[in-house]
Amino acid sequence: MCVHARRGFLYDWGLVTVDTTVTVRVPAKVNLQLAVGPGREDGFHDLVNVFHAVSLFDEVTVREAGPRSGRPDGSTSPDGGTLLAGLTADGGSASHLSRVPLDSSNLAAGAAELLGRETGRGRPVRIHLDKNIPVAGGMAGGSADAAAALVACDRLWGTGLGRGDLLRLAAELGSDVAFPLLGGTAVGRGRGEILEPVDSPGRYRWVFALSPHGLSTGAVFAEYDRLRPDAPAPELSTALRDALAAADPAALGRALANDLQEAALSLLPELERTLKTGSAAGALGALVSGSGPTCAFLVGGGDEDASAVAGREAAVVAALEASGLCEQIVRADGDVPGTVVL
Ligand SMILES: C[C@](O)(CO)[C@H](O)COP(=O)(O)OP(=O)(O)OC[C@H]1O[C@@H](n2ccc(N)nc2=O)[C@H](O)[C@@H]1O
Ligand SMILES: Nc1ncnc2c1ncn2[C@@H]1O[C@H](COP(=O)(O)OP(=O)(O)OP(=O)(O)O)[C@@H](O)[C@H]1O
Repeated sequence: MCVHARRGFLYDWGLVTVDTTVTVRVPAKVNLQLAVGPGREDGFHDLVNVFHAVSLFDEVTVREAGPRSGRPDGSTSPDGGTLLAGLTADGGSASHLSRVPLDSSNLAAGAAELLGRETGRGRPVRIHLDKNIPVAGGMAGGSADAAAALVACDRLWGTGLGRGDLLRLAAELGSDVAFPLLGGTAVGRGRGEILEPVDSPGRYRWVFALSPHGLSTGAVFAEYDRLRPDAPAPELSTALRDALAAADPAALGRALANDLQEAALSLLPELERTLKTGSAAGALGALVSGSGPTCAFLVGGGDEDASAVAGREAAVVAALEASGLCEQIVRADGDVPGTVVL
């Protein structure tokens, strides 16, 4: 977690110095293993979800927007109104940005509302998103922004919640929201929110192929149910766990697995060509990230020679560029830490 706090005087009646602007940097994720069990009664699926945080970051800035009318201290009642005074976004491509909602349906706004409601100490805020994580790309961009907004508002409002409370609120907001608070590499169970760090001493190099299209997470899970009506209970892959513990990139490449991949390919068949292109160019492993459509290629890591990794990376990037299938190609390292206040 990286949080950036600027200090200043709080409005004209106060002499107390407080943070009036806080920026939090938050990473994207790729799923090294996504094992999906049968559908549950609540509409979710039990998962074994190995999250891996990568160096592709959004930055979320929250600013005090002034006191709420009628409450001199600017605080909000637990059931009271919206705290969102404005939301802006920039960064990334225009087509990605156009899919980011700028109203209270934004997950970052939802996080601010939830924290304000839970603590009774919320104040109106303006939120700015600097987006580099692909939107609706299976890299948990909206969830990352929600996690960052929780941390930023906690700092801005001085609510001082501990990690346990933040993780609990994150899990209420979505299945992927808790992980960016931790970062690193962790296995998520339940619907993905019950987290346990995984022993992973290695550092890996990744290439991501971004699609011009988005995929709805719910639609991909529904397609999974259609294709796999008898899904077994999910289990952690021992091959993956051993590869991570040994920091063995070739073994990790072979162990990458995503049960949602077949469903994502069924909804967006061109992804198969993207995966084959990167694999044929020498990637150690290739898979759809989460619910897609971003495709992830492992190009090296561990104690491999840096020039060998760079050569593989260049070959994969060149092949993907030549294919004309991708909107954008980005390179990143993993794992990296979770949210940081800048
Ligand atoms: C595919 C992953 O990105 C892998 O990390 C996550 O499981 C999805 O996490 P998310 O985007 O935070 O998803 P949520 O906002 O919690 O749920 C969106 C929708 O995805 C489906 N969903 C999500 C998580 C889960 N364990 N089972 C599900 O069936 C449900 O239809 C749900 O209505
Ligand atoms: N802060 C946000 N950033 C991006 N999208 C958001 C945000 N808040 C709400 N959304 C909505 O959520 C949808 C999914 O966006 P998101 O980028 O989180 O998808 P994703 O990366 O596929 O998610 P996941 O990997 O967690 O399934 C978007 O299409 C958009 O309408």
